[in-house]
Amino acid sequence: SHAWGYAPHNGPDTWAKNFPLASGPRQSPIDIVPSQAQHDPSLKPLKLKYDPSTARGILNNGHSFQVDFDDDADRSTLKGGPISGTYRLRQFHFHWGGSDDHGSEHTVGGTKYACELHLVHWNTKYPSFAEAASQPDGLAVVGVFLKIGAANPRLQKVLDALDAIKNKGMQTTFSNFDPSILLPGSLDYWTYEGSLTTPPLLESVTWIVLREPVSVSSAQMAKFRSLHFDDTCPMVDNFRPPQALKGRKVRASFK
Ligand SMILES: CCN[C@H]1CN(CCOCC)S(=O)(=O)c2sc(S(N)(=O)=O)cc21
Ligand SMILES: [Zn+2]
Repeated sequence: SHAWGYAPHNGPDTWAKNFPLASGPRQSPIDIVPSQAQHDPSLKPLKLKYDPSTARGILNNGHSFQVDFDDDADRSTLKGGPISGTYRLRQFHFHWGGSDDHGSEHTVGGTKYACELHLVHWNTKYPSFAEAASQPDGLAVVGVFLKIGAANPRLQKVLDALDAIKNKGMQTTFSNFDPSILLPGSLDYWTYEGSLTTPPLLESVTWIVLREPVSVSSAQMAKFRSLHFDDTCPMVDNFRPPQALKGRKVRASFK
């Protein structure tokens, strides 16, 4: 079967054909409606502890680009928040639009951001990432919105690496990077039970979406759009639109 993508012939509206989970009960992303989110005082603060020396490489996977981390030990971890136990950082990646007025996967009261960062972690109660990815509490993804404004110097090292991974399958080394520098000042978050936002759309993700966006400039967004899905097609609009809530509750860590 032809590979999935984001074009009219293989994009989000066609995914259910090969990935029936697309119509499942806990799909992501969603539109987060702040007034509908209930403050849960039992939610703990997020504890993110990242060792910059675990950064390994940066890869154009034909859908986005990702920075991969060494997850053979508990050196870059996520704890606290809505999760119990220890989750290890596996990779981070982004989703973005063809213009500055859209591109994020989650939306907030219908508001779209230009870009969204996903930091992917897996539950160490399972023997491997692949095993965790198939479990309802296997993954925890921290989502950060990027809002058009001043240039964000903390993105620069990532953006400067993109020239070396223009096309699908290209990768290069990427070392000594602490992704917590990409986070906003506040770690206030919304959380809900969802899924991967790309095939295989596994319903194994505890989503932790930060309320405060970080900035990105139009010029920096143009850098993201300089990548290619394959040898010709510009990598833009690599986002899945919001999916039905189907009765799920979104909780807020803040009042
Ligand atoms: C392009 C493929 N994207 C996938 C790849 N992985 C899943 C691989 O599962 C097979 C065992 S992943 O766990 O790294 C992951 S996280 C997200 S998202 N956008 O929901 O944060 C998508 C994906
Ligand atoms: Zn993602």
